[in-house]
Amino acid sequence: MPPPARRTQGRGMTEPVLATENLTKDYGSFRALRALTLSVQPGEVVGLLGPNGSGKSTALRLMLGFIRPTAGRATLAGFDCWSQSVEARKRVAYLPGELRLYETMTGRRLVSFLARLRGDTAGPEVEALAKKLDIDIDRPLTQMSSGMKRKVALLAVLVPRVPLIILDEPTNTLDPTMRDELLDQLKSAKARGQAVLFSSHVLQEVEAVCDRVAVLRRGELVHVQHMSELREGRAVRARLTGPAPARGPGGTELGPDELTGDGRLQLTFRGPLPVLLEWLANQPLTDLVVEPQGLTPIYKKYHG
Ligand SMILES: Nc1ncnc2c1ncn2[C@@H]1O[C@H](COP(=O)(O)OP(=O)(O)OP(=O)(O)O)[C@@H](O)[C@H]1O
Repeated sequence: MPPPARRTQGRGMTEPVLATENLTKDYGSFRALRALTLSVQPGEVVGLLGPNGSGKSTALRLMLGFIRPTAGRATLAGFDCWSQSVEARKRVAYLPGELRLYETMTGRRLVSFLARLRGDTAGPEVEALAKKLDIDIDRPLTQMSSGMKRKVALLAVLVPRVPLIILDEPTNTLDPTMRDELLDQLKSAKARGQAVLFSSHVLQEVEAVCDRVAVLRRGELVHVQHMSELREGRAVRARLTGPAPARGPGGTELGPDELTGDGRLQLTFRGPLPVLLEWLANQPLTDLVVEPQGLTPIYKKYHG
């Protein structure tokens, strides 16, 4: 088993599990990824967001050493993902977007085969996890539905205690119960100190589980968001029947973006809830939604 992430001498700071520096990939004359600089710390869950073709899979494939960077580099636990790919790959478990499994094996054999490739053995946790994911791992993969195969692949990724788990759109094709189970498993991995990097199109699941989110647009990193900052905020949407309020909650100015002419109000509030509630109680409301501030406005800013 690879050693846990080393501590940087003297400073008490932990070295990143994964670090990319100006990571760039061209396919012919097309630049699919442009100078990506991003790091992931042990125990951190990072989401990679972006529409189809924004470069998410390219970034992940570079980190796994499957393709060679045109410029820049990625390191995993200090090992270069391309030139030291054997060492780097021992420290990562990967769920690809499109599965290519060894169809003649049973789920159990596949999991132990993948563990052996890593110089590891699959322990008793396989049984417990198979039960949670509701799969019969003694069935040959050929006899499984595509959702079941996906779950076997997830099992293979969640069993090894590697420093980093990379998943390319992991909840794709999972039913809602299994999606929640997977998100719980990612939280458990984080609690064990494993880092997780996953790509997704589903903002809610990224909000639910990530510490940080990186937004890609046409191969470029355009925004990095710490989710803790968002969790402090509340999005307020309301409809008013009477005159518009002169000021917002806590006496703040209300701008034209917050108060539209047709009596609709939308604002983000950061502060004690009683202040918001007292202010709302004094408004001529006909409709009201208060919810945690999510990623949607941020995502829409770049991909509206
Ligand atoms: N092998 C390849 N040869 C040429 N172009 C490629 C290759 N792989 C990817 N691309 C292009 O690079 C860009 C980024 O693709 P990538 O698969 O990284 O996007 P993505 O964000 O993962 O998309 P999706 O959400 O659809 O999976 C796209 O324009 C794609 O067409």
